Amino acid sequence: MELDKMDENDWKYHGEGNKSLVVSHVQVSDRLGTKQAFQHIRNIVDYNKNVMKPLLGEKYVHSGEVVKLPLEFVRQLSLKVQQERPELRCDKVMDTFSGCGLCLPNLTQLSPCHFGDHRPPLCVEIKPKCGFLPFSRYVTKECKRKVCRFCMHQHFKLANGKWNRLSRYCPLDLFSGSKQRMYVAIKHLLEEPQNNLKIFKGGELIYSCNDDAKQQPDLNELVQHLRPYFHHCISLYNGHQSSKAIFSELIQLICSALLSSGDSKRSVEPRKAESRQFCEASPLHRDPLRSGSHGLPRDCVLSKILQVQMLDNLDIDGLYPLYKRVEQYLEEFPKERNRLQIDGPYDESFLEKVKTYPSEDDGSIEYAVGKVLQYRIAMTAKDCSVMITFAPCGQDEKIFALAPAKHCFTYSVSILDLDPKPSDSIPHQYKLDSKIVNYYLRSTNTSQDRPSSNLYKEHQECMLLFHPV
Ligand SMILES: O=P(O)(O)O[C@@H]1[C@@H](OP(=O)(O)O)[C@H](OP(=O)(O)O)[C@H](O)[C@H](OP(=O)(O)O)[C@H]1OP(=O)(O)O
Ligand SMILES: Nc1ncnc2c1ncn2[C@@H]1O[C@H](COP(=O)(O)OP(=O)(O)OP(=O)(O)O)[C@@H](O)[C@H]1O
Repeated sequence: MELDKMDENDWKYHGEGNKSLVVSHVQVSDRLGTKQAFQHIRNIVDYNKNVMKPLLGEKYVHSGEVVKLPLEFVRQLSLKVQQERPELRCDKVMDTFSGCGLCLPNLTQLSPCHFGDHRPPLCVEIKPKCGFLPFSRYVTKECKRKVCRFCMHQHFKLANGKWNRLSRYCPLDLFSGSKQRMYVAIKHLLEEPQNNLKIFKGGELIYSCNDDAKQQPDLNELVQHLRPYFHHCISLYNGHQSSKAIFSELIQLICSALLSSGDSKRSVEPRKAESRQFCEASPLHRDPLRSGSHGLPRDCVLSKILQVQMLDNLDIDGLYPLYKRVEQYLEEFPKERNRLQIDGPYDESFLEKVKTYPSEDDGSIEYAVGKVLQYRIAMTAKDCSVMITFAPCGQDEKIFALAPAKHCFTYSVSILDLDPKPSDSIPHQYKLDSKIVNYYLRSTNTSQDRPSSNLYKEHQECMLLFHPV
């Protein structure tokens, strides 16, 4: 031990008696922890590369790589960033002893070859959540077939103080493929971003839910940031009207990116997607717009995410008994855990297992494991985020461009937060699901659904602004 390099942060309180106070060296005692942390990140990378990338598409997923980091660097960094962390996350402490991290491209930026304009790229991050109503025959609570998980969960989150206002966003509108419904869904995300929307400019966060959740984020401030990107709205309209037009342009850009095939190649024929569904709690439910459900273009990012989410075809109600079957089997045969790859490794054979389990429940462990693995993959897709980064470009770059209006933008679409969900989170999911449903039933008995909005009228104005993608 080199005395001049001793650092009090490498030591922690261990215990004390009458005469001695004992401290222990953290690195030594946590050596196993370091190895586990490294394996944990390795698992994330493998899962991204070998499971989520083949399912969601090469172009959307960046698997990243594990990097070793000097402990002193991590320690200094944790002190530096502490003040900027939102209060609601500060109960989590950064692990400064693992000595490793996950290195990813900064998705709020565009690659340098796209820099043809002085204006920094804008990036919109959306966490869309689950975009379909369960269709499993094991679902017993009728309301689960009518009201989506996100909308029901809102009531529970409000009651628990996670948020102070209900979000009017409904994932089923976003995943509908109808530009009108998507427009309204994104508008609702802007009004109440919670943890479902963030906007960055030049890599800096400029719009998200406030740390003080009681305060609504400032849309006027956002519009000031956006003005330089949508000049013609300012010349065509005045004051309030120009702000509305700017938001409308932004929303259309987001819609175009979400419906595009993610790169310059145009997507194939729009198909009628599986999710021609409506949520009864969506503010659009009673509007004439309800009839619009066009399905998602096959290769667009939302279609990819929805297909993976729908691997959950039993719902937690049908999955839980299979999870119990697996648990019981592993109690009897603990060594089977590795062969069945319950919690990895996430190599090619993992995805193979997911694809080749028996199609009918023959009572086998293979069937139960296959469904549990599918469910876990679906959970990842229900909790991932989409990042759309765009920057103005010249007409000559148009081939890569989103051009919903009179502007030309280069863009890229990525999916992030694709961490594997552990199988032991399934009992928690099961309990949470029942709490959410029961709370929703109780709370809406007294307060009924959210008030119907005047959106259709307002939306007819926006509809005039749509252009082909
Ligand atoms: O269960 P949900 O739907 O509440 O999702 C959790 C998210 O809450 P949300 O509803 O999006 O506000 C939750 O989001 P926050 O951290 O609360 O922003 C996490 O993403 C959580 O994932 P993990 O357990 O940290 O891997 C998510 O948990 P998982 O269910 O994906 O494990
Ligand atoms: N590659 C990236 N480029 C730019 N920003 C990123 C990138 N990865 C993550 N972020 C930002 O960091 C935030 C947190 O990352 P991430 O969602 O992966 O964390 P998490 O702890 O897994 O979140 P969750 O609680 O949703 O599970 C993201 O919402 C995004 O704003």
